[in-house]
Amino acid sequence: MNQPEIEFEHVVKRFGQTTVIPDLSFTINKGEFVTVLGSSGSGKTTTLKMINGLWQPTSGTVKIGGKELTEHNQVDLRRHVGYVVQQIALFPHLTIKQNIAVVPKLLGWEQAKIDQRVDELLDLVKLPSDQYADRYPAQLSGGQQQRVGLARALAANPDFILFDEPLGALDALTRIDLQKEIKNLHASLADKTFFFVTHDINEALYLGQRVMVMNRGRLEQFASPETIVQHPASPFVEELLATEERNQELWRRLQ
Ligand SMILES: Nc1ncnc2c1ncn2[C@@H]1O[C@H](COP(=O)(O)OP(=O)(O)OP(=O)(O)O)[C@@H](O)[C@H]1O
Repeated sequence: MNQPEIEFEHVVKRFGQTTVIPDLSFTINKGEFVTVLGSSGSGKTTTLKMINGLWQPTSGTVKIGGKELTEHNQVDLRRHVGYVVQQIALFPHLTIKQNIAVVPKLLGWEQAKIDQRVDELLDLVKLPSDQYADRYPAQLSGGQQQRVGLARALAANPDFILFDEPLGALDALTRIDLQKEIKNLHASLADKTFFFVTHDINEALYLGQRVMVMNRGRLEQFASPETIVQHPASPFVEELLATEERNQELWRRLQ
């Protein structure tokens, strides 16, 4: 049965005189993998930051797990939400193991439980503990640092994970590699909700069980990748898909 995990009800967000989100409503169910696609400035990051309480809506309601965001303890909520961003800010003076252990430590876990969890997570993101646990972030490649970021986001076993362009700075091959792993990870972690913001149309269509297309703070379409490709709901979505068709045309011409 569908169980709502993240709900927006007529959410409006203004910065000063500028309305960034005019009226946004949607529901994401527990365990869903939702990708968010849209042009620059369309309000993707603003939406994401209202989910973890970094920003409050100007009006309207955000509910997490059926409870209004304002009723949650904000510090507690943030510790129970995983957050993976493009410029992953690992603590440079802490080892990989210590970086992953930050939130469990804040939550007061016993050391033995933390050690076990770190090993398990390094295994999950394919960075063998014996080789990587005691290194410092500067001794890792960008792709490896993103893997650590992913492990850190999963550390305290959060109900949902927010991704803000996590693969944007990586080369194409590393990016495809990590896309596959994130998809597998979601499939293997029962009931974890992923909310993944990206500029990349292929990434959005490959990863998302449903894709949210945003334009100027509005939802143009929120549907499965198949529906979006077969039945684009607006000229904006058509135009977005056409950019990809132009790429394919270029390839055909070059072959
Ligand atoms: N703190 C702020 N104060 C004023 N305006 C802001 C603030 N944060 C974001 N905005 C504006 O809100 C709009 C939406 O920004 P947002 O970062 O959500 O877009 P985005 O879709 O994530 O864009 P991008 O893909 O480029 O990251 C932009 O026009 C931006 O300039």
